[in-house]
Amino acid sequence: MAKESGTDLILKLSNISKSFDNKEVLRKIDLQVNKGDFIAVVGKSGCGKSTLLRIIAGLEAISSGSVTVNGQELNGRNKLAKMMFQDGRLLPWKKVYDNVGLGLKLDWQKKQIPKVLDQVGLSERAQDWPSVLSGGQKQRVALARALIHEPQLLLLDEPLGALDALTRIEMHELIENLWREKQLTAILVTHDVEEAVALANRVLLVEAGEIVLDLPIRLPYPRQRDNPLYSKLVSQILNRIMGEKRNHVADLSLTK
Ligand SMILES: Nc1ncnc2c1ncn2[C@@H]1O[C@H](COP(=O)(O)OP(=O)(O)OP(=O)(O)O)[C@@H](O)[C@H]1O
Repeated sequence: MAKESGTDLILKLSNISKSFDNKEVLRKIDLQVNKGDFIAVVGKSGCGKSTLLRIIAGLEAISSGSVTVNGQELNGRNKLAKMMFQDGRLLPWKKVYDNVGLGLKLDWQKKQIPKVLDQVGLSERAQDWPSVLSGGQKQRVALARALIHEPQLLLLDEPLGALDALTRIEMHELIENLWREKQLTAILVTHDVEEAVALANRVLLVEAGEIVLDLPIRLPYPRQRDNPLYSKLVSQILNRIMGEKRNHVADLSLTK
């Protein structure tokens, strides 16, 4: 788990703003991410969550401010990061094995494909086409495709948004286990506050382009959904999103 000192800092956003066509969609964002953090970013549709993630991935330029990765100014793609999207982005004309191996040039990397498929529970499906997989299996392939590159930073843009509730819970367990085993740092954008509290050690709430809450979740892993604190955190974050007046972060820090 991340320490709270600056020594484990992997990512730092300092006073960043982003505008599209003169419309400011992110403003004055300061964020420090430590190695081992699992951060969930929640907020209403259009508040700027995905733009923030794309900036961290180096896929979107900032209008002002600075982004540093391990102390170095980010310039272009973030080489520590791999991103996983809601639609999985599998190539339908390539089998599972080849989707995972997409873009790999080196033999030792290709040799890791069976191991990574095993880690996501898809050893038996290596020679299947994406079209015969369930939604959850497709997202496991997408996860394997990110993990094969051994990223330090896993960026998850609403990756489970299209899955049914039970499959989502299975995927939460998988992602949490992999995060722990591989000592990843993860940033998850989600509409689902339950998912945020199930996985994250910090939940950020974005409102109209600003981080208005950075809430530590100090519940032990694996998270127990029947823990009263769990439900209380979920409903309080939801209330905050829906506009209930809560003026101080400390109001929500139930697990301190
Ligand atoms: N490439 C772009 N060009 C112009 N405007 C953009 C672009 N990308 C995002 N925006 C705008 O920036 C704002 C934030 O978009 P963003 O996708 O980051 O929000 P979000 O919180 O992820 O939304 P959702 O939850 O619906 O995915 C929106 O008003 C959106 O229309």
